[in-house]
Amino acid sequence: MSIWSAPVATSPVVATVELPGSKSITNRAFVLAALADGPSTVRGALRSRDTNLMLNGLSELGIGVQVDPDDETTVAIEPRPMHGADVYCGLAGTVMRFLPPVAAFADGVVSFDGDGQARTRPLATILDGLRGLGVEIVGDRLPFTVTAAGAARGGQITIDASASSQFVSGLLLSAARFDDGVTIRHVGPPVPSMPHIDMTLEMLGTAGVDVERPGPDEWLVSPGPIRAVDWEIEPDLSNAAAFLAAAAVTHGAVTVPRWPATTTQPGVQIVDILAEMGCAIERSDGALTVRGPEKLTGVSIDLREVGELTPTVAALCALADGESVLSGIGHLRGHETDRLAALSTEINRLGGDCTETDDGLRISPTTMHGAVWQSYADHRMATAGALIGLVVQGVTVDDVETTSKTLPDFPGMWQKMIGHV
Ligand SMILES: O=C(O)C1=C[C@@H](OP(=O)(O)O)[C@@H](O)[C@H](O)C1
Ligand SMILES: C=C(OP(=O)(O)O)C(=O)O
Repeated sequence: MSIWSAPVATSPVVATVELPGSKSITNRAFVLAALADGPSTVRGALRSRDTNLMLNGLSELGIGVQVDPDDETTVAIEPRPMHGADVYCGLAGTVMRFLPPVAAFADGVVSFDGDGQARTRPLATILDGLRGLGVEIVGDRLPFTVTAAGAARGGQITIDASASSQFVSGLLLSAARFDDGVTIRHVGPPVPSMPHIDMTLEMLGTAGVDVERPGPDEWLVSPGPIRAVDWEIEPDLSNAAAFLAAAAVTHGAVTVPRWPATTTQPGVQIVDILAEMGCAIERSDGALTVRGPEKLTGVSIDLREVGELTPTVAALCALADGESVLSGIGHLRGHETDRLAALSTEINRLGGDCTETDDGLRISPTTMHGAVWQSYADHRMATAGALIGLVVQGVTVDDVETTSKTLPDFPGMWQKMIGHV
């Protein structure tokens, strides 16, 4: 682990930044390809820790995984009978929640484990859900085992998915393979990150799996094949957020090429948030450009649908004029780290004024100063520290390497963006 001196922008950041593929779309495509009725190719895949862990997990289970030797973002996946395996989840929510239902179709014992911090992330909801579908599971969080014999019964379950939308997405991705299909009913406080469930539904539709919605919190999948698809992955818009925010805080202009015309990625909401904070937005030739104002304004927003953006948005708010209130994000206490505690501790360490509320953060403007910004093994905490460090002298980011969870070379991309290469 190293200490990284966040580069300071000595002039407005003006740059074009190419983003690698979406983590969420890539890992869904890998899972659907592994369960499909024939071989698939995934192009433009994100190759980072979370997506490599997914490929390793599938390969350990027996799935054929072939990376194009000339282009590591092109991955061929061939479904094969699955067997017992050790699956390492790292700190990836998508791996620890999308692969246990896949393991229900292996023949043998599948053992799951992950990083120390991963052992505290919520999992019992999906493991109990799988038990209700006839799958044998020992454990309620990492480490745990799934014991299966190549097939699983399925049926109807009621779960409380208020801690993570990934419980619903994980069950839905494999649902069509269960003998009786799967019906999921959510009962409890609202499910966060609903657009991520819409992403799952859209990708299932592309793979020929229809999901009925008898009610807003109910999903019904009949048994049937998952079709092989050649997937093209969009750039990751949640990762784009930190780079676009660099324009916002430096009165600069950052362009992201290949910005999708329509998307299921909730990260797209960064565009409206930046506009509300005073940025100008332009689209041309398939690219999106954000121009920062003289001074950002504070905002009051409910981020329940797009909690992923919170670290970036909180860093923007710490640098804005006026108070900001971020709400609807109590579930971030179970993300890579307790993000509400981590953000308030680190913003305050730099002289900011951030307090935790029941379901979010309240941030008031102050003059901030340099200090060591801790990352807590959280990729988005590290990029938030870099963002503040662009305009506050003397910020160093501890463990910037943790950004490799979803970006293969964040420090290099960041330096290049501000012209320090
Ligand atoms: O399904 C997905 O790809 C994701 C869903 C969301 O999880 P939560 O619903 O747990 O917030 C999001 O925060 C995460 O980064 C990715
Ligand atoms: C919450 C996140 O990740 P995960 O997929 O590990 O839940 C995230 O990337 O912000």
